[in-house]
Amino acid sequence: MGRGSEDAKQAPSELDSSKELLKELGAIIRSSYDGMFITDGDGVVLRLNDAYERITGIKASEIMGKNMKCLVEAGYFDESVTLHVIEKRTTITINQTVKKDRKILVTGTPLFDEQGKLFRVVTNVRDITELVQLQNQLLKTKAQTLKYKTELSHLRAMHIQNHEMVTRSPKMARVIELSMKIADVDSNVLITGESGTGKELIAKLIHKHGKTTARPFIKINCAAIPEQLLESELFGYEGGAFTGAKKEGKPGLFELAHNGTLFLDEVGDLPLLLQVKLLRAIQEKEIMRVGSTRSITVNARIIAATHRDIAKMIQHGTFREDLYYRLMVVPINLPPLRERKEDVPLLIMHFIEKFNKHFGYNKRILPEVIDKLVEYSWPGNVRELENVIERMMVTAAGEALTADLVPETIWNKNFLPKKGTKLKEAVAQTEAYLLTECYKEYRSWQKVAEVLGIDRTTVFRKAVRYGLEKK
Ligand SMILES: Nc1ncnc2c1ncn2[C@@H]1O[C@H](COP(=O)(O)OP(=O)(O)OP(=O)(O)O)[C@@H](O)[C@H]1O
Repeated sequence: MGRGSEDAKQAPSELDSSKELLKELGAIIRSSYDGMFITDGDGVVLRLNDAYERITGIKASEIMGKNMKCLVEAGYFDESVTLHVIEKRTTITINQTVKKDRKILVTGTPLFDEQGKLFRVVTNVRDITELVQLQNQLLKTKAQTLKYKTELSHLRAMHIQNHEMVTRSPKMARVIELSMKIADVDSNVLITGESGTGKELIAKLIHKHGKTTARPFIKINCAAIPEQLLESELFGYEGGAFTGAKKEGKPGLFELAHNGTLFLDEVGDLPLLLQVKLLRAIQEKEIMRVGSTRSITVNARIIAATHRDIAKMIQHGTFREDLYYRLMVVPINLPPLRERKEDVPLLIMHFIEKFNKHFGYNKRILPEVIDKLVEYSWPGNVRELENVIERMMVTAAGEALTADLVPETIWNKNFLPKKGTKLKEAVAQTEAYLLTECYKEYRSWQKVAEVLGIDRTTVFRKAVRYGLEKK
């Protein structure tokens, strides 16, 4: 009896707190900035807030108590997330467009009772029109930035073509663009390509457009210096390190290139012993002068170049694989001139202008001569072309560079000196012809020397004399 009256006393307060809770919930739903929309388990609309009306433009009075299926059929919605949730019994999010152009993000969540029966679907609606607009704007801006970047690097490349490197070849344009891109970082670069293709020019370009441009650009031709001297040239020596050494010692090129660029030309010709030392210098950023036990810190960007097939040299054990990977962080390959014939006329005009200025001439070339020069395969690449143009210009009697000035080796596959040529000149022409033809086949002066049965230094000297190799 006493207990019954206690229950009766408690009942109104539980009811009160439930009422209080309901009021609170109603206030929360009403005040939500996101739209809220609630149906029962069959999709009958029970409740929606002001934000929902604002976002969708649909009034509560139009849809209250109606089933979502009927509302879709009546054209209020083209798709109903509530119906998807009822079907799939899981939370679902979709994007919708309302009021013609308002983008909304709609998320429906199922609520289950204790028996697992679906009894409510709560839908949250967020107006994301501004967000989508911002996202589109961002995408547009990104695309525009990319376009400007591409245009800028193209313009830079064009500027370089006009001022330093002459080319209209797409392959070379890509090489120049890559060189510009990597100019600012200090990664090592390995430039490969046949002799005379412009490897040194590219190395200078990278240096010139990089952060170290005011710093030294030090070049060493690993093939041109005798092996015994190469080590002291590269790493320097202490006073009295060997007979003939300067008393005060001498810094090596590595030291001189500190904070700048060290250009190792013909790196494929570096003896194995020096490859080890070079690897150590690159890895540890330290060198030791010949005859010294003291380490010196050096910080130089290495740009190496070679016309040799280093991968083959690694197979034959004449080039260290670890050094190769240290050098070719950025590999750049220059195509031979015969693979970019479109550059030949441009280069011809460039060199004619250069030598006209240099010699104070006013010479010009006939179009049919340009055609003939384009046909030729240029085994010595741009350097050979430059030498041929110079030779034609200095030997031309008048102002026109005519067909008879084109060297016989270019005209004629079965070359023979012309009748009446002085013997000395005929010998020179024959030598130049043999060297050119042989080099075209083997692409190595060492091999040419073997095939022609003379020593390497003689071949090299003759190649320089005939403009097939640089001095
Ligand atoms: N695209 C170019 N425009 C103008 N001049 C060029 C171009 N390419 C090469 N040259 C000129 O051709 C000559 C040879 O170029 P460079 O010395 O850079 O070639 P290389 O590949 O380093 O040769 P090697 O392998 O024999 O050392 C140079 O006089 C250079 O100025």
